[in-house]
Amino acid sequence: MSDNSSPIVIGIAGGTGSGKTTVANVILNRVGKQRIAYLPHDAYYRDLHDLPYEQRAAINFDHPNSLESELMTAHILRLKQWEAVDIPVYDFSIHTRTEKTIRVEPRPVILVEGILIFAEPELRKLFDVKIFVDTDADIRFIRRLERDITERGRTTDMVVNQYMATVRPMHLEFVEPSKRYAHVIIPEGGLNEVAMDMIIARIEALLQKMD
Ligand SMILES: Nc1ncnc2c1ncn2[C@@H]1O[C@H](COP(=O)(O)OP(=O)(O)O)[C@@H](O)[C@H]1O
Ligand SMILES: Nc1ccn([C@@H]2O[C@H](COP(=O)(O)O)[C@@H](O)[C@H]2O)c(=O)n1
Repeated sequence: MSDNSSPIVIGIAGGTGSGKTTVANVILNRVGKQRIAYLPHDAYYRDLHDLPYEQRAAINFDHPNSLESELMTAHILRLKQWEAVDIPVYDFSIHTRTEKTIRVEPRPVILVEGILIFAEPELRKLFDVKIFVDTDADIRFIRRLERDITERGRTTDMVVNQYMATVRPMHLEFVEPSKRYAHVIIPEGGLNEVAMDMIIARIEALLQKMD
């Protein structure tokens, strides 16, 4: 838990395509980007540039071990000490990190997003507010199919095969059970105005306690 002088840490989890980024964007816009340090867990997929493309493509990216969560944990702890961090930049089309990093400055709110952030005990214990975006699997799959083809350089076959081989089983094993750790479960994600109003009010109240 944060004390009155350290930033508030908010986690947004939920399955692939559930609407996590949409919820994060509502918070960023309504609370104000200038008050938020934003960390997507996706940025912390392990650097696999030493492996050939075919081997990288075969990795189970829905297992907790595919992410360098220990680096994210270290970054959150530094942001809580009001220190800036340089986060990796990941390229989904080639399944590895780029050589670039992005500087994230410390802010009163640290906003963390990812499918597995509540499945990792070391990460989970850092959150003051835990939000789980709950969306039916069929809707999530359709969204993912569209997104992976338009934004992540995938074919329909690649998306379907990956979904059946790893995305779905890992969702059932790790993501769905992590819902039990959430303070709030939001159906409809960022378009659920009632839930978003309540979350924003909570964040504003926590920020006022810091002033
Ligand atoms: N409540 C919603 N209703 C309809 N479409 C939505 C909703 N929430 C998100 N989307 C759309 O679904 C897609 C995936 O949403 P996104 O927030 O990127 O999910 P995630 O970050 O969980 O993978 C995006 O195209 C987004 O615009
Ligand atoms: N090289 C990679 C790395 C990750 N993925 C998939 O990303 C999904 C998580 O991101 P969301 O934005 O959908 O939450 C996860 O389900 C991984 O399968 C990938 O396809 N390739």
